[in-house]
Parts: sequence; C-alpha cells; structure tokens
Amino acid sequence: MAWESSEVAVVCSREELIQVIINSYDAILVTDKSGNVLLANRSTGRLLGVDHKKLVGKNVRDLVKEGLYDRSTAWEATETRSVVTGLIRSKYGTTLMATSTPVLDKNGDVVMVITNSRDQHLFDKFMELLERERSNANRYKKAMEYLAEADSEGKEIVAESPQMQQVMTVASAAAKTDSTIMLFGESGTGKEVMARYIHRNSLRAKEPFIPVNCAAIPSELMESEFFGYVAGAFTGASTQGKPGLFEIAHKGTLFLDEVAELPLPVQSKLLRVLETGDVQRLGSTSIHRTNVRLIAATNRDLKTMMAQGLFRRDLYYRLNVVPIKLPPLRERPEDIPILANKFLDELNRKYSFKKTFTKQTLEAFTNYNWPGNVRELRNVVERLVVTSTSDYLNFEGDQSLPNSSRRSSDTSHLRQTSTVYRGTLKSVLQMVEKEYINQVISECEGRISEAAQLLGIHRTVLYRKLRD
Ligand SMILES: Nc1ncnc2c1ncn2[C@@H]1O[C@H](COP(=O)(O)OP(=O)(O)OP(=O)(O)O)[C@@H](O)[C@H]1O
Repeated sequence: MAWESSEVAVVCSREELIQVIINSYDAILVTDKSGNVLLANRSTGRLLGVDHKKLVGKNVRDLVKEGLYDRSTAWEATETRSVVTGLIRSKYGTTLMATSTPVLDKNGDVVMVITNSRDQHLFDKFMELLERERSNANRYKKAMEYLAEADSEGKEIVAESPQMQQVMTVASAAAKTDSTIMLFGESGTGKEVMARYIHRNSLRAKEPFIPVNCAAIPSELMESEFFGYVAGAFTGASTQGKPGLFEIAHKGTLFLDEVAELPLPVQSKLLRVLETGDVQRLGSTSIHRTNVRLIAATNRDLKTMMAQGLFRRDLYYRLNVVPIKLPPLRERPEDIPILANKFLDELNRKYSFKKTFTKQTLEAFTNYNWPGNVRELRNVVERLVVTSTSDYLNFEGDQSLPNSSRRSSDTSHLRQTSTVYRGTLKSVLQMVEKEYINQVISECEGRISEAAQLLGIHRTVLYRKLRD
C-alpha cells in the first residue's frame, strides 16, 4: 500500500521500505531515547563484526562498555540533542564514519536517534584517489604551462604587411575579451597560429588551449569527443568514461579548426552547448557547467554552405561574433622574405647550419603566388635547406616552382630544372609526398576533402600528414 508523509513522498509499500533499510549499503542503526537499539540493518552487523539481529534490544552504552566499539555517536546525539558525526573504532579493527541524527518531539525531547555509518576505509581510499588525481592534475597543469611556453617560442606571428598589421590590431583587441572569434582564410594562411596568439594574449593564457581539427574526427565519434561519455555509454566505450573536449578546455580556449566539416546534428548540439555552457556526457543525466572561450576557423565559404543547408544559420551567427580574415600570402608580399628568413633561422638552429638565401631566391619567393600559403613557403624553405649542399640557398639551381603559379611576368630567373634530392630514400620519399600533397591542395584551392579524394586517401589521413 502506498503512503505519504509531509517530509518525504513514498510510493513504495512498508514492506518494500523495510527491504530498503535492510539492503542499504550504509549501516543504519535506530535507537530510542534511552539508547536501546530498535533497528539494526545487515550492514551495521557487517561493519561491527557481529550478527545484526543480536544488537536489537541492547543499549548502546552497554555495547561500548563491552568493548564492541569505542564510542557511541548515537548516545552523544541523544545527550546533546544535535547531529553528531565522528569516527568509531570497532573491536575488530574496522573504522566507521558515523553520523547520528536525533529525532525530536514538539517539546524538543529526543524520540529516537538514527545513525548512518560507512566504512572509513572507503573514505580513505577515496581521499587517496582524490589526492592522486589532484597531484596528476597539478602535473598536467605544469606540463601544459611548460608546453604553452615552449610552443610560443619561435611561433611569433610575422605581420609586416599592412594587411597583417590590420589583422593583428583586431586580433589583439579581441584577445582581451571573451568574445567568440571566427577565423576565415585559405589553408595555410596561419589560422591556427592566430588562434594560439589570441589565447596567449587573453585572460585565459594560463589555462588550456585545446585545438581540435573537426575534419579529423570520424563523424560517428564526434559527439563523444566533444561532450564525453560515461562508463558503458556505448559499445567500445572506455570502462571509466571520458570527459569531452568542452570539459577538458574548461576555463580555457577551444579552437575548432575546419568547423565547416561538422555534421548537422553535431552543429545543433554544439549550438546548445555554446548558448548555455552546459554539457551532458553521453549516457549521463547530470550536467557539467563549462566555461570555454571558442575560436573557430574555416577555409570554406560558410555563406554558400548555409544557402545549401549544409551549415546552420544560427550556429554561423553564434560563431561569427568577431570575424577575422587571414589574407592569402600572395596578397601580402612584404611578409614573404621575413617569413622565409624566420623559417630558415629555425632550421639553421635545429641543424647547426649557417645557410642564407641569395637575393634571387628571395625575389623568386616574392614573385611566386603561394597557393598553399605560409605552409607551402615553410615546406619549400625546408626542402631547399635539406637538399642544398651549399650555404647559399640558390633557388635557381636547386629548386623550381610551377610556372603557372608565378605572380610576376619576369620569370627568367625561375628556370624549370629537375630537383636534386639528397638524403635517405625515406627522407626523399617523404619530401616528394609532401610536395605532391601541397600541389594537390593548391589545385583544390585548399579544399581538404576534395584534395583527399584526389589523393585517394581519407581526409583524416591527409590531416595527419599535414600536421606531421
Ligand atoms: N604569420 C605567420 N607567422 C609565422 N608563421 C606562420 C604564420 N602564418 C602561418 N605560419 C606557419 O605556417 C604553417 C601553417 O599555419 P597554420 O597551421 O596556422 O595555417 P591554417 O590556416 O590553420 O591551415 P589549415 O587551414 O590548413 O588548418 C604553420 O607552420 C605556421 O607556423
């Protein structure tokens, strides 16, 4: 029969309620106003090392006198008429964390006392685990700070051209706010470099910067990657569950590169999280409140994608709060020699070389139209450095760029010659692969999915190769 009281809604029968008490993992002991045991469940007996039925009718003060345990919080609660929490040591070596709550009548007199207790050992284990997690978290934090510092070395943004200086003005101002930033620009123009710069110059600089390449996550794993999951949420899920990227980036910045590659259902979920900050792990009913600054990037035309129904309009407006467009390298020739020299300096330092560019090489660089943008320039410099035997990097002798891609009509100094490779077969094959990939990406004007199709590889593989 279902019944109710003003304090608690109960829809189970009394018999079922008794089963709840009997089978409760916590020890439950009820005593009357004189300390006589009215009820003791199975867990009470287990924790004290006696048959629980033998406790009923005994007085808690006598149990202490007999030495079954060293103190009675139940009696202390009776005397003080208030809640008492404390550790109780049993004759058999167990330690209980007990809380005794007196039930008072309208005159304030004790009617009975309910004592709940649990094995202290569990708390110790839990505290040990918590301590370990805390020190792990500290270690990760230190490692992240170190990586963030190491990462910023040699990653200063080259912004000599007026176009880039204008971009830097907007980016620096936006960095100090918490606004969502949308970075537009062809592949290789430096969107990720810019996202890192914004994070480093924001109030969140000491918190994590989590870059995510949306195109590199298989679509069936996207939701679990972004929002996490609880143990056993789906077949193949880790037995411990996993936090999502939003939880990992909590207090920091989440950089969503290639945001246009998100499937529509994930776009809807993302929009909801962006609006509320609330994340629900897959398979969980509880909600994690997150505080994440978002920077998104794309080399796709989102307006066309919206018109085609491939990108949610509301998500576009939610992301496009501060739009920043990274100009293609061909539109900022002033940056080319500076970038080339920066990459050369890095390689000279790495290999203890003393190589320099000839004047003609820097001119040829400035005249080329760099369809793969800064990434292509970096790769060309690297190839020139590792394949040249001379300290003077002469573009003409060692290297060629496709005729069709030159900007200047005066291209006499860019004679097409076959490349001379040096090094192990593996390193040369890697170079040729890199070159071919860059060429195909250029032909596809930075559209990675299309390039991957032409190359006959999955776009996640192409992204891994680009990252490597
Ligand atoms: N302004 C810059 N100063 C220094 N290095 C730069 C700059 N822009 C780009 N780079 C370098 O060029 C390479 C490509 O940059 P990045 O990965 O940021 O481009 P992206 O626009 O995010 O490319 P994608 O769209 O393919 O993801 C990196 O090695 C980066 O360090």
